[in-house]
Amino acid sequence: MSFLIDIREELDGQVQEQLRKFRLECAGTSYRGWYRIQAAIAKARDLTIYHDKIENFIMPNLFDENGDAIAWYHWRDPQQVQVNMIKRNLQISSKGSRKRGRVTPTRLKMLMKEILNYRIEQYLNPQTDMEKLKIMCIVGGSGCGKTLASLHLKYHKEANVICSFTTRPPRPTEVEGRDHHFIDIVPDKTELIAYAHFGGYYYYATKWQVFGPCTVYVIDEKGLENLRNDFGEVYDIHTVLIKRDKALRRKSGIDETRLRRDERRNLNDEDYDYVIVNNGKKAELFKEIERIYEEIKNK
Ligand SMILES: Nc1ncnc2c1ncn2[C@@H]1O[C@H](COP(=O)(O)OP(=O)(O)OP(=O)(O)O)[C@@H](O)[C@H]1O
Repeated sequence: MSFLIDIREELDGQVQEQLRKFRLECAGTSYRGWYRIQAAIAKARDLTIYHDKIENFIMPNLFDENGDAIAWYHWRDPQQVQVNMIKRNLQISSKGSRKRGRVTPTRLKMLMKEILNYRIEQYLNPQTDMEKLKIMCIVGGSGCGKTLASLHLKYHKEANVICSFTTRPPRPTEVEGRDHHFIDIVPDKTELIAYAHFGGYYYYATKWQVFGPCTVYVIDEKGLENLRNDFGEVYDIHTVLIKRDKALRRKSGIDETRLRRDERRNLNDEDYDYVIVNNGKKAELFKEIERIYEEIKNK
C-alpha cells in the first residue's frame, strides 16, 4: 500500500531548483551520480519498508516531468503506520515550549515538508561515499531449484527478490508477482538493469527493483555477463551457482529438451563465488542459501 501526496507547492522554490540541477547533472555525467541518488532512494525505501521512523516515511522519490519532487511514502499497514507516524510527529514537534496537541492535516503537511527539505539536503550533500548496493545473482540449469531458493529467501528472510517483467502473456500455472510481472510496456533502456528478447517477447528488470541490504536476482549466465559488463562498477555483484543431478531434475518433471539444452550451457564452478549442489532435501538447499545470503548481506 502506498500513498502519494503532492507537495510541489509546499516545497521551497530554491530547493526544487537545486534538486532539478542536481538531477540534470547526474543524468549528464555517469552512473555514479545517478547511482548516488538511487542508492539514497533505495536506502530510504528500505528503511521505509522495514522501520517506522517518521523521517523514513517521506522522501523525494517521485519526480514529475519538470524534475520537481513529489513526495512519496510507503507503508505496510496504513492504519498502524498512521498511528505510529502521528505518535512520532508528536514526539518530534513537541520540543521545548511547544504544546502537545492534536496533529492536524496542516501540521502534518508542514512537518512532512520540513522532513522532506532535510532529506533533500542530505541527498544534495552526501556526507560519505555510499556503499554499493549488493546483488546476489542465482544462476543454474533448468529445474535446479533457483526459484525455490529465491522464494525461500523472500518469505523467510524478507529478501528483496527481483521479479522480472515480461510482455509475454502468463502461462496457466503462472502467477503475477511470483513468476513475473506481466505487463505490456517496455520502459526506456536507461531504466533497466537487464533486458532480453526471446520468442517475440521482452523480459526485463528495472533499476528501481534493486534496493535493500541485498537484492536477490535469478538470472541466466548471459544476463549475468551483461549485468557485470554494464553495472559491475555500480553494484556489488555476488554470484551463486545451483547444480542438481540430471536424474533428479528429470524426476521432478523437467523435459528432455531443456535438459539437453542445459548440456550446451557453459556453467563452470570456478566462475561463481558460491556453488550449491542441490541433490539432497529441500531443507538443505534452504539452509545453504540462507547462509550464503547472510554472508553476502553482512560483508
Ligand atoms: N532439493 C530439492 N528437493 C526436492 N525437490 C526439489 C529440490 N530442489 C528443487 N526441487 C523441485 O524441482 C522443481 C524445479 O525447481 P525450481 O522451479 O526452483 O527450479 P528453477 O531452477 O527455478 O527452474 P527454471 O529454470 O525452470 O526456472 C520444483 O518442482 C522444485 O520443487
